[in-house]
Amino acid sequence: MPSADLKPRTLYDKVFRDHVVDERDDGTILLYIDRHLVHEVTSPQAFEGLRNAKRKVRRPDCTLATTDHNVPTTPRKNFKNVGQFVEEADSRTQCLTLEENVRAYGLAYFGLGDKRQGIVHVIGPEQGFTLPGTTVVCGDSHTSTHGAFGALAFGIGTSEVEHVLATQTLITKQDKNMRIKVDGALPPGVSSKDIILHAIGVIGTAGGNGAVIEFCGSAIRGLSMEARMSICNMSIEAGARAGMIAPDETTFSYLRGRPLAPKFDSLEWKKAVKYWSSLKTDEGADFDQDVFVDAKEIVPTVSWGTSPQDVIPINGVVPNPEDLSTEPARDNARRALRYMGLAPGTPMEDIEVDKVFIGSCTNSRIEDLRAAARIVDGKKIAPHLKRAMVVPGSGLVKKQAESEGLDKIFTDAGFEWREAGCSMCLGMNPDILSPKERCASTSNRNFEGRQGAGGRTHLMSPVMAAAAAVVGKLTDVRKLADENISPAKAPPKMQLGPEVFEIDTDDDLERILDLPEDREPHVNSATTGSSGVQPKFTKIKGIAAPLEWSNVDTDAIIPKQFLKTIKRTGLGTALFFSLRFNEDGTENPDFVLNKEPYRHAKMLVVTGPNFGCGSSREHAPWALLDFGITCIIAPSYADIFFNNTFKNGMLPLAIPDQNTILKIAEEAKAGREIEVDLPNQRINNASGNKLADFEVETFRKHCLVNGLDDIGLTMQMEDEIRVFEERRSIDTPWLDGSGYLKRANRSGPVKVEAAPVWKTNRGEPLKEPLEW
Ligand SMILES: CC(C)[C@H](C(=O)O)[C@@H](O)C(=O)O
Ligand code: SF4
Repeated sequence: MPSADLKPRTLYDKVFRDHVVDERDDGTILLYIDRHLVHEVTSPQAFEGLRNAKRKVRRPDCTLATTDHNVPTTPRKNFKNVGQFVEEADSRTQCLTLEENVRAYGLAYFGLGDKRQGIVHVIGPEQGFTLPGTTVVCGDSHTSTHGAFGALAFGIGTSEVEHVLATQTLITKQDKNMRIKVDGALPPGVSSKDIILHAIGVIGTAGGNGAVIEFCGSAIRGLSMEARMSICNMSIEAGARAGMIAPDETTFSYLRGRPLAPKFDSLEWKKAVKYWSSLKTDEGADFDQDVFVDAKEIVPTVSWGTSPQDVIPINGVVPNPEDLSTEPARDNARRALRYMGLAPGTPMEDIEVDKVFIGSCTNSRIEDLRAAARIVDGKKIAPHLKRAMVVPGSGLVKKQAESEGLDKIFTDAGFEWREAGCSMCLGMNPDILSPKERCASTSNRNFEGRQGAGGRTHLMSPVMAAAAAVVGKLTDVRKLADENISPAKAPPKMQLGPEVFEIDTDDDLERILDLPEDREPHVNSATTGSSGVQPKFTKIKGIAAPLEWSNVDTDAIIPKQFLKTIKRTGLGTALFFSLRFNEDGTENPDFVLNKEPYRHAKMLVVTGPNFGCGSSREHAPWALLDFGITCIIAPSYADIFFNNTFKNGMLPLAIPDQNTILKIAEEAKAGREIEVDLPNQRINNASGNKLADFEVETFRKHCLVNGLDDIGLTMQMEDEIRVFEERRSIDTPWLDGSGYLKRANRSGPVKVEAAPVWKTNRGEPLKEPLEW
């Protein structure tokens, strides 16, 4: 509950401070997590770690799981079980592993046979699992979506998933405050997707690094909940830890009647609304960064390159790299245009597309589908299109759309109408682009190879993707439509038909727990959990590979096809896969890691900022580690990647000074060894002479140098966590899992032996208790 602190506070400050379980002198915080969403890709290794350490899930009633990334989007009429239905072996294993884990740990789960199954960031809000003022995490970068409710929601890596499963807390720090204010009326044809694409174009993909963005202003207030979700969803593409919007009447009205929200008009509901209403930034609160956007100046926006910051109004032309001010920026843009097969100066509206994808956690909700359907209604997709698909975000969205006849509008126009899942957003299932195919996509990432190796993605809003499907080229939707296209308009009060909420029945409960029995366990006992072996990090000396790029994304560090593993090990060959290997499997001799002496590099020196941006996949540090790289030196990092490396005993060093990083890169380019001395916080050249000093957080250094297991450390805080939970049950009783969340746990947690309280991350017991 809000404290009586007199200093004006931001929305983020309030939600963050309300979840502090404990705080160390250096600002390291143990943060309580109210809501944990789980999916099949980033959880297998976390459950395995839990199992290896004989730990249980602390709060099954605050945990909700679904399967979304790997699932086929083909008809499920004949669905019997995952074992039969998912054809691709690794995808199947990952889905089955999740089923085994939810069963073993007694977690609520929406599997493929459940009409509530869907993309994790669609189902959370839909069920009322996401609530204002909560902390929400998931092993997925687009957890930022849930910030639309005034929740503090952010993506975490697999080690942190394990940490939350075991302790319901995370070790973290408070971030900076950033405000993006969007005032004014949005012109027709401009939607919330255009707002966020435009904003990322303004601040860049590293613009929000180290900050939580609050979106505010009259244009944001005027948006529906679903439109707000699209904005917060992509705050991760702006480099921010999270995006937030203060809850208001639109939020409360959306939550009415949702199965896991407090019962409408009950005493609990009234108490909740009172608390939720206090969640707004106080007059005079300080923001570290302030950005202003004039809504009336936003035009339908599309991406032209391979980063979400490469955006341009649809009536613009492909930019000329030579107009950019620095050589690294010119180089990045040249590379992006080569990949995209585009020439500078080409009008965006002249660009022909091969495929259209309407879906993803950004734009697959009912309003998105309604808006797109209004554009295609009565029309046909362009004859040359190879494929146009609509993939609803959840089974319930699909059902609602069908009840409104939207499926018919789409199929009459020539679209495929699919089942719910992530689908072509990243193509972990069979829905992918072929090399050089160009796609108009409502998803959120246009990284190289994101939708299929060699595939070319243009990001845009649902109405723009619908217009591209009809015309066969990138198209200004305003030319196609009348005043009816106002995707930004506030919605009717209740956004989904009431029948979709009537799902909290015993039958549903049976289905949650009724998982197929006829299969072998897929848990690979040979792998190590985070509680397993990690060497201590003190000093290393070795060859450093230079990489003169900016915004190196985790899709580039390890492409999606390697995320299907349920292990942490053996990913070294997958590292920078599409850059290291040609299509025929031969090595690309030009890539640095294929050259001597860099084949044996122990470090990476990256000259551009924002290394590790994009997805939360911990597979990225696992791949680096398996290759032999334990230290990265770069000007800056994306937050989740930065965290993930520490959890694996690796050291990411931030050297923001450009001259210093170039000096270090010179050593790397000359093939000379570099020494990183963590205890003394120094980078030396091969002869031991200082190249630079570096900063590192005290707590993280302490853990690395001593090889500590931070779950073990947190478990020493049992009393503090329990006291926090007791207070939470009194102050915000609606946060203790209700409905099927509570009952899903009836099988109880797995029987485990008493957990060893302290150990090093080598698994050795410690003799003395450690200070947390
Ligand atoms: C698989 C998961 C780790 C990843 C993410 O974190 O974003 C995925 O959802 C993505 O969009 O790339
Ligand atoms: S970004 Fe795409 S792959 Fe990632 S969660 Fe959203 S829909 Fe799924």
